[in-house]
Amino acid sequence: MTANPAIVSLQNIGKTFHLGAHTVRGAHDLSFDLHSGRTLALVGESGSGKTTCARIIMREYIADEGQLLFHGTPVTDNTPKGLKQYRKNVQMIFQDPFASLNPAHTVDYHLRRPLALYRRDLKGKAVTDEIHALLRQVELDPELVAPKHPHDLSGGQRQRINIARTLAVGAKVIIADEPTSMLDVSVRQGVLELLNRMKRDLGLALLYITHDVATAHYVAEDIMVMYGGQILEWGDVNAVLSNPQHDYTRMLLSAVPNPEIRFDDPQSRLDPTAVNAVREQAKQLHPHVKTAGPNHFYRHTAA
Ligand SMILES: Nc1ncnc2c1ncn2[C@@H]1O[C@H](COP(=O)(O)OP(=O)(O)OP(=O)(O)O)[C@@H](O)[C@H]1O
Repeated sequence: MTANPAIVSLQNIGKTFHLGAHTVRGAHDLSFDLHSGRTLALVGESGSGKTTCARIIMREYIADEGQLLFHGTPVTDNTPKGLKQYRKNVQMIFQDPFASLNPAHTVDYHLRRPLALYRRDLKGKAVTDEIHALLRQVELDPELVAPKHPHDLSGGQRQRINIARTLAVGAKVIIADEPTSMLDVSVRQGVLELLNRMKRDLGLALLYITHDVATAHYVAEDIMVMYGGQILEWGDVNAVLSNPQHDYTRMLLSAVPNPEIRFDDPQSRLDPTAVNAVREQAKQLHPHVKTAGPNHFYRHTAA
């Protein structure tokens, strides 16, 4: 019995891609939960399977194995109506804040659309009031920002509009795929702080996807380290980062000059040479990682 049951759960999820004669396991035996008011960081280098995992949760990919559950019930309705109902609750924020906004339309339009689709109870002035409330929620001045087009906004402001759109829909779960990696270092902290505040104030469940292990402890309570489509290590973020048990996690951390360095410090970026070294060492240590058994995993249990 838990006081905070999972909103979204993955149970033994697997997804294999077929590329001609080759197969790639994008996800293998993934099991984890997303809880209200908590952030789970999904960390791994490029190609580890993070986006595959996000797409399975968004139901853009259908898993070959395992089950996706929403409030404990298997999600099986793949009709447009079923998908719309699911995506009212589960939304995604993408890496590129510009690509997800239509340059021809104003901020007001971008927020009016989801309200028209998902908040049909709102009419007339109540819609404008809601748009202004959403903009205030993401710490933007409604009078100034609502009439603007995406190109009039900074990267950080655009990402805040994308966050406001997920709130307009009424999402309970947000999948944030590298939400700050294309932003100036100077505005990253503000966007992550906003996500943290929304998680606390609105009880959102967040999956924070990043290749940058140094930012994970800033936003997440829990962390999973992924490699080759599998979870290699997971648990409390401080426990994992301060006492990593898996060789791969250790190597990822050793590629960061100092895990205590703030994420907005350029020194916290992974050194590409070190990352290459990590990858090569991991391949040697775990040559069969794609079919690895339980001995290859480590789970930090609560103290
Ligand atoms: N649609 C697809 N078709 C074929 N292979 C795919 C597809 N999507 C992902 N893959 C493969 O699955 C593996 C995991 O890819 P994925 O994009 O999930 O990794 P990632 O950790 O998100 O990487 P990145 O950080 O670069 O986005 C990779 O080997 C990738 O080539």
